[in-house]
Amino acid sequence: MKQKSAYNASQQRSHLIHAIEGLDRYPNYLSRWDEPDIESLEEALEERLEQVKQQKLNISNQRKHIQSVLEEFLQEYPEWKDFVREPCCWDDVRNLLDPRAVNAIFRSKIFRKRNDDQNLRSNNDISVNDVISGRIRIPIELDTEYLQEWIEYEMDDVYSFPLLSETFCSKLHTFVSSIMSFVETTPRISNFPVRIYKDLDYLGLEWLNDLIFNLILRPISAQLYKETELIGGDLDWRTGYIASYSGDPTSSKPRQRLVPHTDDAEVTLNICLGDKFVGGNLNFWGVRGDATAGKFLGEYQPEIGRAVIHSGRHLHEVTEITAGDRFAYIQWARSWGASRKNCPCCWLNRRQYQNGDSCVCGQKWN
Ligand SMILES: O=C(O)CCC(=O)C(=O)O
Ligand SMILES: [Fe+2]
Repeated sequence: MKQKSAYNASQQRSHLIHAIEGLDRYPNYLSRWDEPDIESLEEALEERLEQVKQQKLNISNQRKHIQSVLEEFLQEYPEWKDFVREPCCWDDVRNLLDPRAVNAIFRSKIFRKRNDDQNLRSNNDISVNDVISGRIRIPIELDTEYLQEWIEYEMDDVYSFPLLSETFCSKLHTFVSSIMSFVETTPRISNFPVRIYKDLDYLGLEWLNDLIFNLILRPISAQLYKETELIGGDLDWRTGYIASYSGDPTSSKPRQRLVPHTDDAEVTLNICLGDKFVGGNLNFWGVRGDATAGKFLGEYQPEIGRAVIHSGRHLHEVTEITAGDRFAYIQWARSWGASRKNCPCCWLNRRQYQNGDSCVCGQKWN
């Protein structure tokens, strides 16, 4: 009798990925499989599907809840209504930026026509909403010479630049903290943990995520990370949230430090929003898959309003906050269009350049 194989798609992730790749490569792939192995695959896929459905449902409930809390919050504190309103003109955008950012962005060719002739709107003019909505399909291009004046090299693939005004930073973290306090002091609505109130898309600030993504992160990444992270492509997905820490952690500021990790992103933007804190520096430990991996490269001390940008593969940590509260605006961005030719593991670890044969999708397996 044929010996039973050790195939176990539920327990071994590599077995599951192996089969998914096989189904894509061969017609009638399962024709040579034994029935128990097919069943193991079927079960593992069903488990995964159940996981997706559960998370989809939970997330949708959470998002609806946050939306209704936000509405209540704005009713109770109408003074925040203006803050969450999408800016309708470039002057509103200038007001939330650091003047050095204004200088680099609005002197760039793409905006110059309007700057030169403030009173004349031509078809070439780009509105704030064009940028926020991503209607301008071609990415905004910022002139290299101005970016060079604006952006400072920190280490390896890490750069920093002044981006948001101090006033705006302070308003942003106060806004998010106020919603969290509102939830904490209103037992009727506090049926989800307060830490879920951090994704700006659901706190009325989707426009801010989009503005920063389309106006800042995409154009800058196109220059800094085109070959290394984007493989010649463009960023096409982002998430933006507030990370909050405290020397004296609470449920709304639960962390005192953040252990070394890489991000689920090709490129990460991190803007320090304050408040006053001691410690909380960013340490960088090299880029996974590159020669620098695991090496301590340096420490970066956050400054209010200043953005730091790095590849998601760059191992980083937030050192212990010993006093005060620390808030950061984080945006993770991906380039699904460009990076997905290889399996995620090869892509992340660059194995295709060194040892392509060892991959389940590689030549040896074929
Ligand atoms: O708070 C920070 O400065 C970094 C946060 C971070 O690395 C993350 O959320 O992935
Ligand atoms: Fe991170």
